[in-house]
Order: sequence, then C-alpha cells, then structure tokens
Amino acid sequence: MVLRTSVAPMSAPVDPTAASAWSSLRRLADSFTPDLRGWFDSEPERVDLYTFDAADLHVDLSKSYLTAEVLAALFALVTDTDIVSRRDAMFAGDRINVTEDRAVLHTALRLPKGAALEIDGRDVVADVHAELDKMYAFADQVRSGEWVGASGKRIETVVNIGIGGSDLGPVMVYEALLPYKQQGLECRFVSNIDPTDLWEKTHDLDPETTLFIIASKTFTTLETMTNARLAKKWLLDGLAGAGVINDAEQQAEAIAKHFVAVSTALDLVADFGIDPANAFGFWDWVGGRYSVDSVIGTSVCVAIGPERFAEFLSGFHAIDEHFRTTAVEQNVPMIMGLLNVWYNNFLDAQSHAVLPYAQYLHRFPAYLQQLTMESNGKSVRWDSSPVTTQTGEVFWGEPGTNGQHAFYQLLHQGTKLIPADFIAVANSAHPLTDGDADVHDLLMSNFFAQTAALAWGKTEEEVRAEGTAEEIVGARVFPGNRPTAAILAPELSPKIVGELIALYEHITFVEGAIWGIDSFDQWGVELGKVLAKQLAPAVSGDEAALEQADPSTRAQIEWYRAHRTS
Ligand SMILES: O=P(O)(O)OC[C@H]1O[C@H](O)[C@H](O)[C@@H](O)[C@@H]1O
Repeated sequence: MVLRTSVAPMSAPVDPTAASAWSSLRRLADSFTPDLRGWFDSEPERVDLYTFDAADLHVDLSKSYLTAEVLAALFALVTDTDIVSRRDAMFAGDRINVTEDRAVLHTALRLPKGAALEIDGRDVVADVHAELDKMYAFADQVRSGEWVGASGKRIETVVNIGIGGSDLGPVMVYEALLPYKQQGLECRFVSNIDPTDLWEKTHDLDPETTLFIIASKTFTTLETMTNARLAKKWLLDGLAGAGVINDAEQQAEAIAKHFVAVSTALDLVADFGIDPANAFGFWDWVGGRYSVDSVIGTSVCVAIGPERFAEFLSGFHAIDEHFRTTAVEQNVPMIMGLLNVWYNNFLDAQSHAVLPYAQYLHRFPAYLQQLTMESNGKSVRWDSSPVTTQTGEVFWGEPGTNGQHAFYQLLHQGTKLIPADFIAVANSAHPLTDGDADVHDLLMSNFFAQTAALAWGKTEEEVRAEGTAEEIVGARVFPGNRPTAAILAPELSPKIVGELIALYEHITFVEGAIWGIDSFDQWGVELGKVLAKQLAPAVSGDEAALEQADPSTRAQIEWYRAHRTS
C-alpha cells in the first residue's frame, strides 16, 4: 500500500445545513417519535440490520434511534458533505488541519512496517518505526533491569510527567492494561500544576529507583515544565542526601539515568538538560489527543513491553483499515458518527454518556472528553466562517455498575435525552466466583439489563399490574425509549484497547467533517494560558499587576491573598 500526499487545494467547507440531506433529516426529526418497542415488533430483523462488526468490536445499534429512513438520510448526508474525500485526504496526509497548516496523520503511527506513506518525499513509516524501535529498546532495557539508576539499582517506578494528551492517553491505557504490566515495575502519572499532585506521586518513592518521563509535544507547557523542574530537584536532592551524587558532573550523569523525554521539540529537551540520546521524537502532524500511539505512550510500553505495545498499535490499524476501506453502509465509525449528529443536531441531545462495564476502563470517559470535546468544540468552520448548527458533543461517564448507583436515575426517568454507549468485554482478566455465581456474569447481567431497561421501560399498566398504589404509579413508570449503543469485545487486550480508541477517533472525525470544522486545532485553550501568565505576578503580591485585573478577578485575588497563611 503506498499512499501519497494529495496536492489538491482544500476546498471550502460545505454548510451542512444547506445540504438537501439536512432538510430531509430536519423533516424526519420534526415528526420523529421514538418507538423502540414498535420498531422491534414491526422489524423482526432489526437486530441484524443494525448490528455491525469492526475488527474485534461487535456493535449493536438496534436499541438506538436509527430507522431505515433516518439511516438513508444520514447516508445522503455523507455524500452531501463529502466526508469520504475528507477521510481520504486525512489518510493521504493532506494538510487538513488548516488553522495550524498541518497534516493529520495519527493513522500513520500505526501503519505496519511494510507499508509506505510519503509526505513531501519522506517515508513517514520508516521514521515512525525508527522511533518505535528506539522506544522498544529503551523499554526492554528498563524491563530487564539493564537500565539502572545513578547508584546502580534497577528502576522500580516510572513517573510520567505530562498533561492533556501527554497524560490522559498514557494513564488511561496504563490503567486499561494493568493485567499486562510487568510485576515490580509501577507507573505513576503527574499532570496537575497543583503541587499536591507531584508530592502525592513522589513522596514515598526512592529516587535511586525512579525514572521520570517528561512527555510534552511542545516541551513548553507550564504544568509539565514546572513539574519537570520540581522532579529534577526532588531527584537531585534525594540522591545527594543519600550520598549517591556529590558534584555537578555526577548530577548530569544522574539526570541522564533518571530522565527521558518525549517530544517534537528535541532542541528544548536538550536545553532542559536531558541528553538527546534519551529523547524520543514525534511529529507536528500528531495532535496531542491523538498521540498515545506515538512515543507519548513510552510509559505504557515500559509497563506492558514492546510486543504488547505493537499489538496495541495493530488494534488501531485494524480500525483504521475498517474506516478507510469499508463501504459507508457497514462502516462502524461512520455510522456511529452520523448517529451522534442525528442525536445532537436534530433531536437536541445535550450530552452523550460513555459507560464502560470494565473497571480497567475507568479513565476512558475522561480520555474521550479530551478527544471529542477538544476536537469538536468549535464555533467556526475550518475557513473561519461561523457554524450554523450545534457542534461538539458533551461526553461524560463512569464505569458500570458504579454509575447505576449514582446518576442512572436521570438516564432512566429524567427529562433529558442522553444517548449512551455501553462498552463491555466477554472475558474478565481476573475471573472470580461467589458461591455458584461467576462474578463477571453478574457484571454482564447488569450491562444487558440496563440497555434493556432503558429501551423498554415499564408502562403504567405494568406498574399497576404489580399492585402499586395508584398515587405512586407515576413515580414508578419508566418511559423507556432511551437510546443506547452496545459495544462488545472478547477481552480487554492491548489490541482491543487500540481498537476502541481508534473507533472513537474516527467517530469524532466524522462528526467534525459533517460540521465542517477543524477537529485538529485547539485555539480555545490558549486565552486562559495567557491570562494565567499575566495574573501570576498579581497573585503573588505585585500590586501594580493587581490593579490591571478586572474588578471581579481582583476581588477574588485579594480574598485569596488575605486567606493565605504562609
Ligand atoms: O504535550 P504538550 O505540548 O505539553 O501539550 C499538552 C496539552 O496541552 C494543551 O494545552 C492542549 O490543549 C492539549 O491538546 C495538549 O495535549
């Protein structure tokens, strides 16, 4: 397979609301009455019609708000908004991240060694695999104990310092794949500039057996650079206190043994004092929130090993191939992205729940929040023209069954439409029995029960038939017709975690392509960063700087300063 950069100029985004498919969907929405019970009665083949497979993922959308008419109109929207061309442009390495003038090539990070993708005459796949091989060699050294700290002891704890995409991806995947982690080797993740984060993650560690990975695409992020400097001090003070290092030369040697970096800015890595030989690189065509499958995943690779990491990448690639080559009618990310547009733009859903029935996926909703909301939370299209419709879904969630005892009340009986993705695997990494009961079966009984309860509800007649007192019948009715998607997979393996991430990456892509926005920039995070820098002197006591602040902010800072005890 050889993909080449297309040189076609980027055409202006289509206004989706002007598309004829949009009008059709609007008409359908105006008279839309969800009726899952009725649809299942009148469409005996509904389960088959709306169940799809993509690599190892089995996706049942039969309890969603899809009907034949809706799906046909959504497929027409694919044509009207030319998503397929945009998808192909992404895979080919076109600069579809217009506002940053960059290609969007996270899919190249998981191309197998034999593949080729040329960008500006460079074989990107060779570059990717050269960095992967370097990361794999490093991971092997740490795992085998060949890599030792300043006092000759093997590494026991790897602390990843990063934030946003340089944290959420690694920590989510590390937690998801804990059963694959090497015994005796732990990873921790420091992200927040709140000093308690670094303190909590380091105070009980031995500097002699701790290795820091400074993960930052730009190597300028305030939180990460501050924490990196604090970590350097913690390490050097600790080693000096233990008599391991005594002079500047030994300090430099210690940094080389206890710090590695992952970045696109290798010059800044060197300025920080990390030996470029201990730095792993990637490229500006990898967005932060799309980077866990690059060397940003070094902590994960150390934990699970190169072989498993390669399997993780193969999962992404399997879904990439599905998305790239499968006909729209069977294309799972395409259909799920379209379905989300149907909920969001036509049925006025305000948010979208993601409910993994897998404790190991407990950080998956948080990870998806960055992926989907940083990508698609935009008010202008990629040519800066204002959007004329809603964009960016609000994703949220918690693992089941925990959420059942917390917020599911609102899902079942609340007034809001909240489509929910239920995710589960067939096999537990740690099967247990409670008497005769297989505990994973109990978990899954809840999974199946919840999507059924949400879909079918409980009618007044059913409630009355249970002998319920008339005055509380209303309170005990479940309206049903709450749409869900069920995503099932055999087990939570590295490959399947890669598949799940890639599935949502491409769902996000499809939604952004329909809205005509640049899903790959994030200018909205900048203003707050600039203001924080401007306000920092005022917060620490500079009266002149405080005068510059607006009255509300000034009053807050004054209150803060008045209540500081140290
Ligand atoms: O990896 P870094 O350059 O340190 O960036 C870390 C994060 O911070 C930024 O503010 C962006 O919002 C994120 O997309 C990014 O992942």
